[in-house]
Amino acid sequence: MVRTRSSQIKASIIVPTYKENENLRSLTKRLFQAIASSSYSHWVELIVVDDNSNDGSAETVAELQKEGYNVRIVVRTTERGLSSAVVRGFQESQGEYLVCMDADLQVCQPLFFPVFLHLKNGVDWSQHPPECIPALLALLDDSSFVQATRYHPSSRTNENWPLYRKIISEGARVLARPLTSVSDPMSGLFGIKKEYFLKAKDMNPLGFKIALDLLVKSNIPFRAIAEFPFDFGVRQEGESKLTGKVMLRYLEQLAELYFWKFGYSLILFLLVILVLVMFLLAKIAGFM
Ligand SMILES: Nc1nc2c(ncn2[C@@H]2O[C@H](COP(=O)(O)OP(=O)(O)O[C@H]3O[C@H](CO)[C@@H](O)[C@H](O)[C@@H]3O)[C@@H](O)[C@H]2O)c(=O)[nH]1
Ligand SMILES: [Mg+2]
Repeated sequence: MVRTRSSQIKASIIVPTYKENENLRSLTKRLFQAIASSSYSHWVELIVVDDNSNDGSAETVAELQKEGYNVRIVVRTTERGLSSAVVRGFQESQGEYLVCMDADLQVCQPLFFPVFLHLKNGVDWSQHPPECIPALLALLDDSSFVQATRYHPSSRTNENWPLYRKIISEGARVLARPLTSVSDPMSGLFGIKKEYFLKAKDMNPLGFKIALDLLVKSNIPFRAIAEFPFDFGVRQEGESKLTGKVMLRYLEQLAELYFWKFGYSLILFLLVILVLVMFLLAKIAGFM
């Protein structure tokens, strides 16, 4: 187990949580075990940002602290939401490298680095494995943003991930295409250098897609972005919080980002083109 020298934190791992108590112990142990053998062994802190789950998460973190893990929990009682929780964690962080990761331990398999597989029931699908964090941190040495992607030719998605989730994910990705050329801005596993987080202007963290917000608003040059292939599994314990409301929030977020990036004139121009195309189609179809 790793005892971190908290005065010298280099990387902060931020985990937003809502009712994830059953995953916290395993997540913390696996993370610190993974970094123990890396060059970051004494320089990592784990910050859990919990939205008042009241499920024993705070107690679990207190126990883990007693055991010597450099983990702390921020419990929010007046705010709710994945993205704003991540922003809060970033604000609380001491590290120069910031990583965001889900608590439910999804599969991640770095391409150019040793592959770590957590074997469960003999199947080589684990979840966002903390084992890939050292590789992700290593990529941040030479990049300003590292995005874990499910859409690299070498990435795989677990066959148990429901078809409707695949369709939603693909649709969400297409809609974000004009905003960023990153292949999977939807992924909840990414790293950013703190200086770029601090540069991000007008952050309005709605819903789930905090990486997309940061990619658009921090003005990171494309060449400073690295992609990190990973295999996407199903969650280990508990339930997904991706609801219809979260999807609506995403559309709201997209509208805000489109306006932010392109301004009203381009949106107006596209609307005019759309009306013209519809007019033309109606004419061809003989309605006019
Ligand atoms: N603090 C806080 N945390 C939250 C909230 N809602 C969800 N979380 C936490 O955010 C993480 C992701 O939530 P899931 O419920 O596991 O989401 P998902 O459906 O698996 O979607 C995730 O994976 C997608 C694909 O990579 C991502 O697109 C999405 O952003 C998210 O990371 C989990 O650690 C969960 O506890 C909230 O309102 N508040
Ligand atoms: Mg999940």
